[in-house]
Amino acid sequence: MRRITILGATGSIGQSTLDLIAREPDLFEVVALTGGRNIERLASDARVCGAQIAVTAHDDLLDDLRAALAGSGIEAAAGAEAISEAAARPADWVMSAIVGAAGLPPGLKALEQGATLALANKESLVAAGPLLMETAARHDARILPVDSEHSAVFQALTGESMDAVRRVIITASGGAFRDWPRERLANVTVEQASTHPNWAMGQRITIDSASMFNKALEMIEAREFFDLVPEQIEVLVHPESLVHALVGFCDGALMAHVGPPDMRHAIGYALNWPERRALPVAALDLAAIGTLSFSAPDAGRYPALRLAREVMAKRGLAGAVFNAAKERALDHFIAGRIGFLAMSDVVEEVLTRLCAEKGLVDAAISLDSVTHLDHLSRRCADRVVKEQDR
Ligand SMILES: NC(=O)C1=CN([C@@H]2O[C@H](COP(=O)(O)OP(=O)(O)OC[C@H]3O[C@@H](n4cnc5c(N)ncnc54)[C@H](OP(=O)(O)O)[C@@H]3O)[C@@H](O)[C@H]2O)C=CC1
Ligand SMILES: CC(=O)[C@@H](O)[C@H](O)COP(=O)(O)O
Ligand SMILES: [Mn+2]
Repeated sequence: MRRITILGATGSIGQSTLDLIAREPDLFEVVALTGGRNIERLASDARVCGAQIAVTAHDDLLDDLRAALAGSGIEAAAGAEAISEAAARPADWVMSAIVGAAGLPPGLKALEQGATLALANKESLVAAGPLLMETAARHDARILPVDSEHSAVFQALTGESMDAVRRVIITASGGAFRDWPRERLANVTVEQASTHPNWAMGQRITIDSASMFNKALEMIEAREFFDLVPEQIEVLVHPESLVHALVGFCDGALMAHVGPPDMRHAIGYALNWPERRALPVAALDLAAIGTLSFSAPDAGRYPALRLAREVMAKRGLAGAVFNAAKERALDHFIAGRIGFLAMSDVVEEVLTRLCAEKGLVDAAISLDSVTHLDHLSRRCADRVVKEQDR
């Protein structure tokens, strides 16, 4: 039996992971499930899969969680510390599917106890890639990509030497507004931005997809996962979301990964790795699909991609600033305080201000320095939004 923990079990990735585990209950033993506000789902899933412990991120919901688990014998706990403690419990495979930088501390704990970390939480890699990689190496642990594009690259690289890799191309659907003229984007609503043309995902990544911040994060994620130089990383707009990524080799070959837009493929690949096993994912009928389309991203339309390149050039803690500023700008957009296009303005301004402060983003990467920069960046983003209001 493999011992499994799912961080962010109540979300889109967490639920798909539970779906796969439920299909082969004899193979897996669930150690811990963590969630946020959705106590009903957390408790009911913990009961169904027989978890040892269920943890909510919110202290004020502990009594509700205890009540929902009454009589089950499943432990209940609450708070960020408790999530990290759950991640530190011995497990063979830990799904990192919390949304946002809150996924970093428990991800590190999972690696420190030697677990394989299946990483959907791209924000932690953007904010602290070298720290995660170095922690994995120190504890002889492994990080497997779950983000669809990075799983695709990982699969295309199987058996290949990195010396032969010339380019990595990640595809972008173009998001909710890909067919809208830019003039209309200033006034889009949160509801409009929260619908993805191809993928069913949590609200935050769906909006990031519409603004291309998701792809910007993924460029940095690719650099960290595969140790690439920024010039090797390309973005290609592909509205069908069927080709997830391509790897270009020195002999001119391009190896593409093609599959339906169903995250159970990438999750299942990480769950079964290094084997391939059957998954409940539809087979593609390419003859019926007929045509696949590709185009270059419009640089003027998507400032997020330019900002990602600037962040990669700066290195150090610039990724932590970028991610935190983006998270806070997104909070402000969702709360109706700024418009859709203002998100990239806020992120750019925060980057400009904090990167200008001598030594700030050049400090050594540790959990403390990343957490410090994360807080500074969020406060700076709040100030920038306030100034724009005046
Ligand atoms: N969805 C997808 O297809 C893909 C997602 N990803 C990445 O995977 C991660 C999860 O995405 P997704 O599943 O869509 O997101 P969801 O919003 O659907 O789920 C997020 C999960 O995190 C929990 N959570 C929210 N805030 C906190 C917090 N502060 N501390 C601890 N837990 C918290 C939520 O709890 P609750 O809901 O109970 O409040 C929920 O369990 C993200 O990093 C995303 O970028 C990557 C590729 C594809
Ligand atoms: C499923 C997945 O990996 C998402 O990150 C997806 O890539 C989002 O689609 P976009 O290409 O629109 O950002
Ligand atoms: Mn992706």
